Amino acid sequence: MNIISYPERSEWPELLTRPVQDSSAIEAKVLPILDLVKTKGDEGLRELAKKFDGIDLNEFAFSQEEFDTAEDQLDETLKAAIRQAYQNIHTFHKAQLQSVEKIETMPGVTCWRRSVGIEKVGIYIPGGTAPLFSTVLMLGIPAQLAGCKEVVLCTPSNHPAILFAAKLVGVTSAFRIGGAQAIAAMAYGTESVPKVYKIFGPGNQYVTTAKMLISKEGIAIDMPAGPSEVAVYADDTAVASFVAADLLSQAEHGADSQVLLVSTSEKFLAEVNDELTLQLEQLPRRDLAFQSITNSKAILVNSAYEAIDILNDYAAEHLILSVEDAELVAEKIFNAGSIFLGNYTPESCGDYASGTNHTLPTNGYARAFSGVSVDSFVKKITVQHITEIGIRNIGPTVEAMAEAESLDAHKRAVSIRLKSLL
Ligand SMILES: NC(=O)c1ccc[n+]([C@@H]2O[C@H](COP(=O)([O-])OP(=O)(O)OC[C@H]3O[C@@H](n4cnc5c(N)ncnc54)[C@H](O)[C@@H]3O)[C@@H](O)[C@H]2O)c1
Ligand SMILES: N[C@H](CO)Cc1c[nH]c[nH+]1
Ligand SMILES: [Zn+2]
Repeated sequence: MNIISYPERSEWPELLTRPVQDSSAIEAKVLPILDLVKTKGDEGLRELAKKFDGIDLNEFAFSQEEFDTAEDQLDETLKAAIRQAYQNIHTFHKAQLQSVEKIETMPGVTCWRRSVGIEKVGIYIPGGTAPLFSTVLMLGIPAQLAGCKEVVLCTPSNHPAILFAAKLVGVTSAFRIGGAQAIAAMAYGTESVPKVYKIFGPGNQYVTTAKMLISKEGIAIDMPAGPSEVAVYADDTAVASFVAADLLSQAEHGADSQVLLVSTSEKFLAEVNDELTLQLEQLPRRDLAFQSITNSKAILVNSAYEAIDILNDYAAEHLILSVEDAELVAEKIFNAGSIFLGNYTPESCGDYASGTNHTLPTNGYARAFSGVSVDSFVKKITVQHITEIGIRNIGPTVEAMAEAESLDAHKRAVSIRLKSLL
């Protein structure tokens, strides 16, 4: 990693940018894909599966037989691990369900809010470079808890663990479709794939761009979740080999992933660099991880204040605080997708099984977006009931405001009722 010593504040913006992607070039590739699926439906999907995934498909839906055999194809240890992860993620997300409370804002005027699961949702499960079956749990469990009636899954991978997890979370249909074409299929609907109202899930640049484009056509999306990233803030209490392992855990997602290390200790940064070289050698995905580590930076800072400032500026998807009093430091962080405290909280645990969601805002979007939660799968519908006493109480307020806005019909809707009560 390139170690940068005590950068001036004016240098931060350039230092903290993610690898820049030419978004117009990617859009130019994605737009024809969206168009092909929109105009040719399943036939378009077949062409694209051949072109980008090298497969000839007649049917896109995974069959009942594929679901049934998936369970037999997995070993017991992995099935037990997936079930354990399911339990933890379910427990954490269940606590997010909100109870309905009626609020009387003034006598006779009662307002409340109902949470209603979005009827039809689509979940994209990445599978180009790795079959991310953990993402099935991360999206399927909150959808299940929210009470979504139709959960459509698309993935380019036919890994049995994806189907096993899909069955656990109760998806209603699952298709072997990847990339931008999967997003288009769920957005527009095809002969095989149902159209949904909101699309969730991370993916590569084509998937993310497709989500951004279809969101302009009235289909909701969770957030732009692009290449995974992690920032680590470490002091002398951190363990260099642990920190190197954490950095590599996100670097191995893809060459476009970026990791960031911030420390007040020059010695520690050098130790991590040595560890990175050692550990990289042992990774099967060392080429991807190497490229992403080469794009990444280690920043030597003067103080904890400077470190916290930099981290808030960067707004990492994942932030590991391997420092003394990590919980206190965490309170000073206001831009991050998910925070991991201390030496024994590797980010991998959040990726798979501790309970929190791993679908998180990347590329600085953590400044304004949250990660996926049960809330992402529900709409909040407000309800109100005003009694005769209530309309007497609130009526004059509304009449005065409507008159001042010159909206006479609004005023009359109240006045007509008040008169009826005279
Ligand atoms: N932010 C998060 O929460 C989060 C979580 C998990 C994974 N991720 C990220 O998801 C990404 C997964 O990417 P992936 O590539 O492994 O899988 P993917 O499933 O996102 O994409 C694979 C698909 O891309 C399409 N494709 C490939 N080359 C193409 C081309 N030249 N033109 C058009 N389409 C093409 C193919 O149809 C293929 O099926 C990684 O970048 C990873 O970091 C992010
Ligand atoms: N780190 C990814 C989210 O940014 C999620 C993931 C899935 N599997 C492993 N990791
Ligand atoms: Zn990961």
